[in-house]
Amino acid sequence: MGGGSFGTAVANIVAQHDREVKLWMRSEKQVSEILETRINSRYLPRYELLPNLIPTDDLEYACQDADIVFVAVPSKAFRVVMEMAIRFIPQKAPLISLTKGIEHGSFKLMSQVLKEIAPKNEIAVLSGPNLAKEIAEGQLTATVVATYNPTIRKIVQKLLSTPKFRVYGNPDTFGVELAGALKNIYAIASGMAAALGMGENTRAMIVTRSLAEMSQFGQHMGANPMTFIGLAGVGDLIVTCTSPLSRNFRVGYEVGLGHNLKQAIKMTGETAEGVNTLRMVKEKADELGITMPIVSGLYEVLYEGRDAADIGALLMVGEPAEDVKFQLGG
Ligand SMILES: NC(=O)C1=CN([C@@H]2O[C@H](COP(=O)(O)OP(=O)(O)OC[C@H]3O[C@@H](n4cnc5c(N)ncnc54)[C@H](O)[C@@H]3O)[C@@H](O)[C@H]2O)C=CC1
Ligand SMILES: O=C(CO)COP(=O)(O)O
Repeated sequence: MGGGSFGTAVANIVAQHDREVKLWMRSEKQVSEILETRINSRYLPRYELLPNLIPTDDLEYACQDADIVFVAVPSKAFRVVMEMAIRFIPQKAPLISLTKGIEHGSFKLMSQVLKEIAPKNEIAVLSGPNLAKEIAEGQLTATVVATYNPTIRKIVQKLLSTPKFRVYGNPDTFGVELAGALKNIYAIASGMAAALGMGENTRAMIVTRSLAEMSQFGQHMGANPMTFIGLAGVGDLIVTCTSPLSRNFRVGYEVGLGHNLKQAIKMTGETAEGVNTLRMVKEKADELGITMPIVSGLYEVLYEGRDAADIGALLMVGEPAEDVKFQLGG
């Protein structure tokens, strides 16, 4: 479900196992283009899609015989699309969310949205350092499938594993999914730091303090802090905080160059989940009294007109603090 870059990349990985894969997308034009050229030119212009990958804009046709459903619709449209789709999806089909965002208003992660919409289906998430454009280039890539259910973990591992794509398992669904959503915020901050010409010391400080901040928030919310040192945490943080292929990084970069947020989003032209996630996490942290200096500083820059150049300096103030504060088993 979802014909953007990640939905297309994952559909083509499954297709490598000689399964019939249907890729649902809303644009009829894009469906015709793929049928004709085997290319999704808007999102992955050099990635040839296998013949057993069938694009369609017909929800019923896409869902009715599904053995498993992967959902890569951006978080802002996720619930609406899945509410329409669910009547066609068999109850036996596990639903796997690939979406790294938080629902506005409810602070629900996408697997929690799925649980409400489809209480009888098994649900899992997939998250990790997975830039779709690098997957399309054939770069070696690893990801994490997370669900408490080991059978579903194995099914997804088998279905997605290829010589170029390795799938690890984790029972901490909430931690893996929350890490994937949170890292987008810090990718924006890192993009900004890059545009401002900040040195490697500064950028390493931002990434490392980001990891501390997101893992402490995660632990507070009920995630296993160890999850944050895995691929879905530190792995995804590294890739999105350093690669210009990350849309969140690029939004931050454009803001760092002096564009306002609206212009930066327009220039990026694709989904950058971190922009909305930042607002929701800031609200939640304030509500719960959790100190998150990078979230607060970035919020001031993106939404309150503070100068982007202050983003590094904001980390240099405050009481002397401890470096590592993981509280295992606590
Ligand atoms: N692109 C990447 O490298 C990765 C993306 N993700 C996550 O996957 C999710 C989807 O992202 P991308 O595929 O990158 O997005 P994208 O920006 O490449 O494309 C978005 C897709 O969603 C569709 N869409 C938007 N609103 C819709 C609606 N109301 N109904 C139906 N379709 C709608 C668009 O038509 C487009 O096909 C995001 O949550 C993102 O964080 C996760 C890992 C990697
Ligand atoms: O999540 C991603 C890579 O793991 C993609 O990041 P962006 O959404 O910032 O492009």
